Amino acid sequence: MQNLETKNNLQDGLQLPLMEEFYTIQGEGNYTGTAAYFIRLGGCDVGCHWCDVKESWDEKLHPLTSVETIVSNAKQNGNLAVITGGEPLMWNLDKLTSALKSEGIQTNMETSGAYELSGIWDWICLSPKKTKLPTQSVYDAAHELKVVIYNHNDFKFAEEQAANVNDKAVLFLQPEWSKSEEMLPFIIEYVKNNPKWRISLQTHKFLNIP
Ligand SMILES: C[S@@+](CC[C@H](N)C(=O)[O-])C[C@H]1O[C@@H](n2cnc3c(N)ncnc32)[C@H](O)[C@@H]1O
Ligand SMILES: Nc1nc2[nH]cc(C(=O)O)c2c(=O)[nH]1
Ligand code: SF4
Ligand SMILES: [Mg+2]
Repeated sequence: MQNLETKNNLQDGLQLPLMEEFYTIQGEGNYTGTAAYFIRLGGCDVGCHWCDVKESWDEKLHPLTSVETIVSNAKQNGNLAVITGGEPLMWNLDKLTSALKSEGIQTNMETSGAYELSGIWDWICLSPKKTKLPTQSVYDAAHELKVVIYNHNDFKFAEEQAANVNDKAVLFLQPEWSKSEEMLPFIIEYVKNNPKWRISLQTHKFLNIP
């Protein structure tokens, strides 16, 4: 069982379950091609059957790490951090993001939006999931909506989500990796017929980088 101090530190966002950190190129969405330091937090209960980081789901497997340590690592690697997971909004991200920003590091996040928003963000990429829909706080704050297309029903889901998000958000359709070959022709036609959408590919997987 967690002791009281650990529980309080988590609640206050002074420590976070850290799965991995790596300096790479943002592969997806609006910032594709941009150097970014990825901070992947453990823990997710959204349960996407096609999730490409299932090892992140069990928060207990990932050591609680102080914000101080995470930020001092980030400082040595460029000027843009992407907080991802797992589902990062399971945690209080106020301390992490304010510490990153006070070091002059841009704060971007990848989230399903399934939990209330915390943190101070330069860019929020919302990738909503049917199994646990986003909270209003994240629909309102999202800069980017990135819907994963696994099958034909997902186009309808994408339109429903676009109607919920604020109207400044940039809209992306991203093929689920294992279905890319099958679904891309339909995604291409869809975007040609509905040009408010753009295509996002997981380019890091083609580049063979993390
Ligand atoms: C692993 S998730 C972590 C952040 C957060 N839990 C979320 O889902 O947005 C990062 C991004 O990868 C996408 N993703 C995960 N598995 C994928 C797959 N098999 N194919 C395409 N995109 C995938 C998610 O939709 C999300 O946009
Ligand atoms: N290069 C690279 N770009 C990414 N964009 C979103 C990712 C994620 O897993 O959140 C990701 C990732 O894991 N690697
Ligand atoms: S919400 Fe994100 S981390 Fe969680 S299962 Fe879905 S894709 Fe994976
Ligand atoms: Mg990934």
